[in-house]
Formats: sequence, C-alpha cells, structure tokens
Amino acid sequence: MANKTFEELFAELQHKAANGDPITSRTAELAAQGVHSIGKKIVEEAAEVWMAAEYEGDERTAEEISQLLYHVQVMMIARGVTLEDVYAHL
Ligand SMILES: N=c1c2ncn([C@@H]3O[C@H](COP(=O)(O)OP(=O)(O)OP(=O)(O)O)[C@@H](O)[C@H]3O)c2ncn1[C@@H]1O[C@H](COP(=O)(O)O)[C@@H](O)[C@H]1O
Repeated sequence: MANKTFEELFAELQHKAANGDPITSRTAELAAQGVHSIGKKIVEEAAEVWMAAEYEGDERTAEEISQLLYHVQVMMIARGVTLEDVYAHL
C-alpha cells in the first residue's frame, strides 16, 4: 500500500521547499543548498538503484528508486520545473 502518490509527494515538497525549516526539513535543506548539491544526490541515488537492482533484491530496489524519485522531484522544484513540464515529454 502506497504512503503517497508521485503527485502528492510533489505537492508536499513544493510546500516544504517554500516554507520548510532547513533544520527539520531535508527538502528545505536541499533547496537551500541548490542545484549542485541536489545533482550530486541524484547521481548517488541513481548508482544505488543500479546496485540494488543487480545485487540487493526487490525490496531494496524499490526503496532506492523511491529515494531517486524524491531527489528528482527536489531538483524539479529547485529549477521551477513542473510535473506538466515533464509530462509534456512523456
Ligand atoms: N521521500 C523522502 C525521501 N527519500 C529520501 N530522502 C532523503 O534522502 C536520504 C537518503 O539518502 P541516503 O541513502 O544517501 O541516506 P543518508 O546517507 O542517510 O543521507 P545523506 O547523509 O546523504 O543526507 C534520506 O536520509 C532522506 O534525507 C527523503 N527525504 C524526505 N522524503 C519525504 O519528503 C517529505 C518531506 O520531507 P522533509 O522535507 O524532510 O520534511 C516527507 O514526506 C518525507 O517522507
């Protein structure tokens, strides 16, 4: 059972990036750090997805994919890219 959908997470992260406290919100902290720091996390999480998919099983793979999607959404928000902007290319 999902905790939240992709769209629900995006709305939550938009609010956190705009109003969250960087001390308590990872999203607000990353948004304050900017695109360079977020980009490094995306590369790190992408590698972890690859390793989990090859060696660590379904559960770990799903977990790592969720972390990659989270960081991709944070990058979208940092750059002002909306879900509609991305969906237009799907
Ligand atoms: N879905 C996520 C999520 N996925 C991943 N992460 C962050 O990504 C990290 C995972 O990266 P790593 O595997 O590198 O773990 P780590 O080594 O402990 O992380 P770092 O030392 O690199 O920071 C986690 O520790 C979180 O900081 C997330 N942080 C927040 N969310 C959700 O985003 C929403 C807002 O969260 P806050 O902004 O923290 O309030 C909430 O619904 C959260 O559940």
